[in-house]
Amino acid sequence: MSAYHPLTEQEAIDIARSLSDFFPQDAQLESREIGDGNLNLVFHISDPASGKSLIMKQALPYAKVVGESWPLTLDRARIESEALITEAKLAPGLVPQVYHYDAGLALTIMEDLSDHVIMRRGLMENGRYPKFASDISDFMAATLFYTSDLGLNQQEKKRKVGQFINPELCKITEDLIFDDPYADSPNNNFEAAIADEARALQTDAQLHLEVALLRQKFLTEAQALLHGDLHTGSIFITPESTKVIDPEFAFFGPIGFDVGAVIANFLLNYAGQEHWSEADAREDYREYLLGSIVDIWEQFEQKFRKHWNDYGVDRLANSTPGYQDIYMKRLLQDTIGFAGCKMVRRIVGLSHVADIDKIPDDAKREKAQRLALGIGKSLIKLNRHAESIQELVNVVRKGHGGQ
Ligand SMILES: Nc1ncnc2c1ncn2[C@@H]1O[C@H](COP(=O)(O)OP(=O)(O)O)[C@@H](O)[C@H]1O
Ligand SMILES: CSC[C@H]1O[C@H](OP(=O)(O)O)[C@H](O)[C@@H]1O
Repeated sequence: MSAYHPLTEQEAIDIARSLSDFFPQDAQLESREIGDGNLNLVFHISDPASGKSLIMKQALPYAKVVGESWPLTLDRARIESEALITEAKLAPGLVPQVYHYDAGLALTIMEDLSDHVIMRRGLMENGRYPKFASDISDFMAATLFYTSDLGLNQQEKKRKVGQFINPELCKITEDLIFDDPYADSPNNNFEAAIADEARALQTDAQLHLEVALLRQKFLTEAQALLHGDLHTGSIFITPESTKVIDPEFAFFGPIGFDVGAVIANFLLNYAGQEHWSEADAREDYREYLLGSIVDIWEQFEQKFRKHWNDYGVDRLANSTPGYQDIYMKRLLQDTIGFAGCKMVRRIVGLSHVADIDKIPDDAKREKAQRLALGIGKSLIKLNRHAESIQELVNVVRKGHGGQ
């Protein structure tokens, strides 16, 4: 096992050469560090002559976005590679193939997906992805059902809970999503123009109660193996293909946290559509985003129920009339609540999204931020009362004057 140190581009080439048979012996390899995320190094290694390439992702011992003052476990690289391998078995074709994992270097070597685009970028360019709702619902229904007590032997599940204990990464979520945005925290990051909204978040008692209840679920409900950070920056996409990357936040948590993450990031893009000058184009794309959200939820629910009906392992859960309907309604409610939390954190918390931050016009950016916050807060307040996904759609439409 190699001793840990952050790799240089040249060292990444040397490691790539040592992988038996991947590149031709005499290949003239090129190496580029392309990491644009908050946490890790990512090297793209290619052989222009053969057209072959791979990705090396290496954890740093701190959070890159903040610096060495925020130490972070290297074990997240193990969690990520083991989660990718688990997901590949349950949802074949929907994650990059892992070629090799080096525990000493906290390094995962995997399939290069550069022929795809990061979905956040795709949505910012108003791309449409006809297979996405089907693919992401396949991914979520399979990975979440077959790692839950409904679809996995319960002794085996408890062993897997141990495998995916991920306290430091969970702590980031507990603080950045469920705590900081509702307090006067030094981690927060918002524009002066919306300081009134940020302050209001700190004193909204109804909101605090709902967030505390959602946080409690995140802390205690080991329902299934989550991806844990399923935003549109963790999804590579083309019109024909979907690949989910970056599960370093994986742990056993509440299912709605993953489904809510996807929906929240569609809604953040929805709010970010403010930058479009032509109202017709903007509203047309917003309808596409809302329609996709409904498709994602409905297909997820239908597929999750089918896995359950066909392969459920829990006698009581399988045979008790009414149990499945109550379970699915709670999943919907959790999804809506977590989606709201994930929207709020991206406007006032430490880490933002380009869909909104990159809007160049100050007034339009402020409008988008206020819209996202308004929708986020309404979803959090709706969560325990929701009966159908249509109520989420109604909240969103109402959020910008029912246009
Ligand atoms: N398998 C891959 N194929 C191609 N590019 C990748 C791959 N994995 C990551 N990347 C690139 O590296 C960037 C950061 O990767 P990510 O896993 O999101 O890192 P972080 O955990 O630091 O957020 C992605 O936005 C993408 O551009
Ligand atoms: C200090 S980490 C902030 C933020 O970054 C992670 O996202 P990513 O690794 O995809 O860039 C995660 O969402 C964390 O909450």
